[in-house]
Amino acid sequence: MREKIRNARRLVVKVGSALVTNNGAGLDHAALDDWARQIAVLRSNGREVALVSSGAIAAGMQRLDWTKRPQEMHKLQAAAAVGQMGLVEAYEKAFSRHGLQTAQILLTHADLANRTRYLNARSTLTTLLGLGVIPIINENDTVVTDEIKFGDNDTLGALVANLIEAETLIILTDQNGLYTADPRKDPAASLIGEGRAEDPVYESMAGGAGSGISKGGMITKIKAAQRAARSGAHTCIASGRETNPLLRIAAGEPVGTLLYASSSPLQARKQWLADHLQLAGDLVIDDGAVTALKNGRSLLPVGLIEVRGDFRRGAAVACRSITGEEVARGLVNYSASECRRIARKPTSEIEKLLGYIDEPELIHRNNMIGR
Ligand SMILES: Nc1ncnc2c1ncn2[C@@H]1O[C@H](COP(=O)(O)OP(=O)(O)O)[C@@H](O)[C@H]1O
Ligand SMILES: N[C@@H](CCC(=O)OP(=O)(O)O)C(=O)O
Repeated sequence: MREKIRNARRLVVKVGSALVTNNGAGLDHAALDDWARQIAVLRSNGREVALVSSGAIAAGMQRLDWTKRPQEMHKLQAAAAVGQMGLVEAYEKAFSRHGLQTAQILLTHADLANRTRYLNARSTLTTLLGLGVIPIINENDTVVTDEIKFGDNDTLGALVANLIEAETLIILTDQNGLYTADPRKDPAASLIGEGRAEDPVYESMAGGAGSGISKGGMITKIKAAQRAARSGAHTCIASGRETNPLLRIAAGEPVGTLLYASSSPLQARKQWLADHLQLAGDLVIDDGAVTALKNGRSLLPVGLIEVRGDFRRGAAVACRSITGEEVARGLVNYSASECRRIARKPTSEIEKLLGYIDEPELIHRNNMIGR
């Protein structure tokens, strides 16, 4: 199974508060520098990496001179806002030593549940990765509090893996991986090498958080691995304090616990599309576009003849031939009124007609399933 990780082209790395902050004593700059160095090596080997990092609250507490984590949500949110500055500043410095640019992305779960926002986040992230920039992702703690309460950055890691169709999610924490029981409480607990992410046995082994600064514990990591597996990504849970954990995991070495997925991201995505699509409208397309779609290509505006229904960017629509046969269905990149304005036009004219361009395709082939 480990060779699957060796072949992963796109990876999401999640580092938890327990590591980033060295148990609450401000940011562990040496650790951040070390992950940046490893990620730079991965990038130079042609891997694309997005980094989900916790630690804003702990960094903020230090900047504000607070020695005890406050109970009040608004104080935690304020600390996160202050600390996020220090966090991204530290990553920017660490990555710039390797000639890499960074970008700050703050997301909420609700953003990713909304189709339009999901597509927007997806195109921003994939564009950044294409530009060779390292996205540094955290929750937007100013507008939501669930993640602060439950320490759910693990879930955010899985959502990001789904968003960018990563093949692998690496969760670095302060333990060597998943043990048969919480090793802080049970010294006889043994490390799990690998297993199927969906296997229910792992949930019963996972306990809560180990340190005062962290919240989620192992259970949120197992749930994240299950979620990642549903979108076709394998999850590796390992210690961030090992030597070169990221390089060794990415090389397929047996480090930490591998919870593997049974399908690839593309298969999983198409399955999700097949199970969930509720159609919001129809795109009637010409014969050339019908042939292109049957050959597994994306739908371009030039092949669009007529738009039926009223829908937003990100809605599910059917693509029909002029005789009414449904050829494919998928998530459309433009609203119904925008589709009407760019119908029959070459992609090069989208910007002139709309004043901006979201994507060159009306429906990308990865967001489409044939009938
Ligand atoms: N079965 C288990 N195997 C390993 N660690 C576990 C297990 N159950 C609970 N834990 C605890 O989970 C902690 C890691 O989660 P957490 O403290 O939330 O870290 P992070 O900030 O990295 O998300 C460990 O320090 C450990 O005490
Ligand atoms: N988003 C917040 C908290 C998230 C959190 O606790 O996550 P984690 O430590 O990974 O379980 C922060 O950056 O401090």
